[in-house]
Amino acid sequence: MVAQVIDGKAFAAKVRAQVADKVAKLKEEHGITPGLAVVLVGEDPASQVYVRSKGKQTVEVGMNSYEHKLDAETSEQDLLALIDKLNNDPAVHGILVQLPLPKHLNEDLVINAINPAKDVDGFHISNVGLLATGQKAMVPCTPLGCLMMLRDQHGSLSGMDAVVIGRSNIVGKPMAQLLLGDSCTVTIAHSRTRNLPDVVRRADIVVAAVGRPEMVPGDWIKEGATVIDVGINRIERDGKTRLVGDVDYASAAERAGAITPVPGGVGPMTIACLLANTLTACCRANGLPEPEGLTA
Ligand SMILES: Nc1nc2c(c(=O)[nH]1)N[C@@H](CN(C=O)c1ccc(C(=O)N[C@@H](CCC(=O)O)C(=O)O)cc1)CN2
Repeated sequence: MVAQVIDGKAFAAKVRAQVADKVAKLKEEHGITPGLAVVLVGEDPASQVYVRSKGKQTVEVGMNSYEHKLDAETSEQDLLALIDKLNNDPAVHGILVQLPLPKHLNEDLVINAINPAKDVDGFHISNVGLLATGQKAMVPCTPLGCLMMLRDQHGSLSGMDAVVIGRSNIVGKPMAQLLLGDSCTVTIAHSRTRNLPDVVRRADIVVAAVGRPEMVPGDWIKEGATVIDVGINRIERDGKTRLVGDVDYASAAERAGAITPVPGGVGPMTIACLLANTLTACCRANGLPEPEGLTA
């Protein structure tokens, strides 16, 4: 079997077009423009690129973008003061603090200072709890993007066997909650999982989110399974820097029914879902119906 390639770039463009359409209606019918504030602390080169893309795409869908770039030495107190200001700014519907933060800042403390209703990353402990208990939450962008692609591929996911490899708070755990919410039978696998190849071979859906280049070989993949590769790993090969996922794409594509590439798979969906979450937060803040098809 040769796998269908799930084009995340094209999918993300469709999501952004849907968001732009709904933002235009919000402005026209209610005079409201959603606003997203992104906070970057320090000069991490990858983070700078992601924050720039977020600002550009926010403006492209018709939303207001507020960028706050702070020194690497910014104190926790100053960062918390900025978050407090954004929490109380009615023009700001979504707040995102780009991760990772410099080592001297306590990530949990900072994230939990964001008003949960504006926490468009879905990382605040209240949103984590709401998602885990099946209540209306802000849902982390990368897992939301994966869920959208899986629903598009299969329609209903009910009863499917899903394995999530990786147990991070940002991807693995929320991904498992979302799949459970769609009535999958879910296994969370990790570095201590026994017989990992056999666990993965049982799965109709494999989500790989471990951050280890090409760790999942094709012979772990059940014939016809859908493979979602969340990994973005920079490696040196043949004297060149290349981006690879957590799945060995070439061998997995020979067995999978469908697979996301790296780059151009899950990655672009992360920012598209951030825009979708900002729109959702804005609708909720104004007591308006949530945008259909853009939430979990
Ligand atoms: N506060 C947050 N911080 C971070 C998040 C997040 O969701 N919230 N996720 C990542 C970084 N990230 C967005 O912030 C992100 C990562 C990757 C991509 C993407 O489109 N990747 C491309 C490849 C890009 C490249 O060449 O490097 C792809 O996969 O095709 C978008 C956003 C950590 N921090």
